[in-house]
Amino acid sequence: MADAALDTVKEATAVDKSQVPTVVVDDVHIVYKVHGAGSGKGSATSALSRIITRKKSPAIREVHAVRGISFTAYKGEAVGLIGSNGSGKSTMLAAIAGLLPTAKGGIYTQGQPSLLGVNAALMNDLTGERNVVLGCLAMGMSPAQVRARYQDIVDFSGINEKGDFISLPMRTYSSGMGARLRFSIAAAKTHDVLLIDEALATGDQGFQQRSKARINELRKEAGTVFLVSHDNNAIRETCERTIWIEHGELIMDGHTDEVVRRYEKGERP
Ligand SMILES: Nc1ncnc2c1ncn2[C@@H]1O[C@H](COP(=O)(O)OP(=O)(O)OP(=O)(O)O)[C@@H](O)[C@H]1O
Repeated sequence: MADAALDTVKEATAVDKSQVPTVVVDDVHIVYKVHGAGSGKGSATSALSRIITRKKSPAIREVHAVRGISFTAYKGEAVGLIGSNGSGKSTMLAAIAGLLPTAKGGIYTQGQPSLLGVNAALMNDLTGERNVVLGCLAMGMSPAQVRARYQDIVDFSGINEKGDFISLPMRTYSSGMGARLRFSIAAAKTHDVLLIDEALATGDQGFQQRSKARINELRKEAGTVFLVSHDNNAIRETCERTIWIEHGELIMDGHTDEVVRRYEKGERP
């Protein structure tokens, strides 16, 4: 082979050593099993006959939410996930967080990814204050670190802007206030991989600005951030790379401007 051609091949196959992979998603399939969704008869004899014949219960329906998605994310990247309702974005995030098993394929991550979404586990009956402390301890902070960060977290959340709400149980918070507190707790720590599900959509203008700035800081601290959102401007401002998913399949993975432009026009590659 001529030297020039050899060089071209080397260039094309060279691995950029400055890029450290943090999340590798390899041909992942995720299937939800929905119990009680079929039209099978629920009588004892039909159940017994199913056990004996080892037939699958007709009452279980399967939803194939993610169908063979593959991509690699690197340190320092902020990756947007876009797609229409029910396309599989939240499912993909939950799987990266290790909360859902894959039916096929594998997900490999560096460190423990943290999912920061509407379902993040805070205790509704406890006060905001207790939730801040417990949330921080659960993320591995020491009591001294929690004490040091506590006021910053409360100030960042803006929960106390309109009165002393932090000492009230979380069940008295509006959904936006709850989401802000969750984001503030999770964002207090540097994460290897931070997964954000629509967090920026809630909260007012001021909070959205603060959270965008914090996401950028987290990226600089060398973590990887994934953001699921229907707010294309938030994706544009926060992520340089975007993955477009439809019907559980990857439609496009590339530079945010190009992917969002095509998504908005419904122009599949
Ligand atoms: N717990 C569940 N049990 C069964 N099916 C589910 C469950 N959660 C999601 N699904 C299904 O999986 C598919 C993908 O849902 P998912 O929530 O991941 O979509 P999404 O892209 O995040 O949607 P949205 O933009 O509306 O939040 C949908 O068909 C949905 O009905």
